[in-house]
Amino acid sequence: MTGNAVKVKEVVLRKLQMRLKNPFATSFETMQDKTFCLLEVIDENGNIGWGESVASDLPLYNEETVKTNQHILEDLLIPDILGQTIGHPDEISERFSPIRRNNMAKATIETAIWDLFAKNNRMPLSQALGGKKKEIQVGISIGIQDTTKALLNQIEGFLTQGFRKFKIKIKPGKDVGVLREVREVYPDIPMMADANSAYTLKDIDHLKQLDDLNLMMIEQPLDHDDIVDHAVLQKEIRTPICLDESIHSVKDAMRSHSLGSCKIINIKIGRVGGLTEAKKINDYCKQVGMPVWCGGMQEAGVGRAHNIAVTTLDQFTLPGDTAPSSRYWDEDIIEPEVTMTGGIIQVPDKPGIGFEVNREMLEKFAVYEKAFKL
Ligand SMILES: O=C(O)CCC(=O)C1=CC=C[C@@H](O)[C@@H]1C(=O)O
Ligand SMILES: [Mg+2]
Repeated sequence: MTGNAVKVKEVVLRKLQMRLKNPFATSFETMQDKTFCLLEVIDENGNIGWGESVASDLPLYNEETVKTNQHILEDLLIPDILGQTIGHPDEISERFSPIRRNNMAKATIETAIWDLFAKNNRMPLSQALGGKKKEIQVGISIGIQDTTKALLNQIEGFLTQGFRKFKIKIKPGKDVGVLREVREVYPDIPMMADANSAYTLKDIDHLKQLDDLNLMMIEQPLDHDDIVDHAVLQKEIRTPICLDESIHSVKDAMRSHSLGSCKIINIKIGRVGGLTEAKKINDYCKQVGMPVWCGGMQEAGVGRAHNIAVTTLDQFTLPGDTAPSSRYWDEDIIEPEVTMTGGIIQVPDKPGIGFEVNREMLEKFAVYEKAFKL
């Protein structure tokens, strides 16, 4: 849609530090404290758009960090949009394209501009994006546990809360055996595994054993930057491969589809550089009949709100990782917090992201703040 243009008058970059309720373990790290960039973009009408970066302290998921975000935002992207009139948020990704990658930094501004644009045009962000859903289905991502009993306890609790998909983190030594035990106890739950690149093609025979476990998919079993070996693996296993780390753009989605590297794509707004690119991947995957879903990055409320909005697009047919705020936070930075009933989150109908940022929480969690004015 077209609509009222956005003229950027002021930008405030904050870094927030928040403690997760419980440590979250994957094949590559255990996270307890999260530092991230939060961007406030103010336009000439006094409207405010919010964007949250999903980059973390160390470049373990991808190459970006909080510090590289700060550099790219402060030295390149903020000066580039300050004072500019932006006709439509779709212009932003084009505008930033000379800068290679740094997708999470780019998405921080891009998502804030989308929020601002939707607010300026008095419509929910989901609607501005073209999303139609009024509610979304929600899954849960469960980190690697010390024991299978602990994992089973977690699943039991999350099952009671109504989650619609159970994503279980795996790594060598904590994979087929653990998932088999879970399947014995829960023969029917919608279950998938996420390996975060912990395997190689040498593990084909081992990974083939997953085919007996009726998994919805295995996420990113091989290298973070690979789509060739994944195509080899997908020919050998029946379990659908879902790509996460390897997909940075709609072009990556096209190449992966034509090579047969995956049957499903996990879209993370930050990883693909923003909502415009996420929409393009949605549209392409719809054309070729490939299901997509929204992955999580342990977001605070602003990122969570953007995830809810993107999930309303029509090819997001599988439940995502967007759990309620209480999954990770004792106190979130938005009001109201994201809540869920029976595995369903209601899509807000207020303008923009549909949640207010709680300034008291910003004070509490901010470890850095810098304003950029005209
Ligand atoms: O936000 C959530 O609940 C999902 C968390 C999650 O599974 C991930 C977050 C960040 C990096 C990875 O560990 C992982 C993923 O790869 O999807
Ligand atoms: Mg993943």
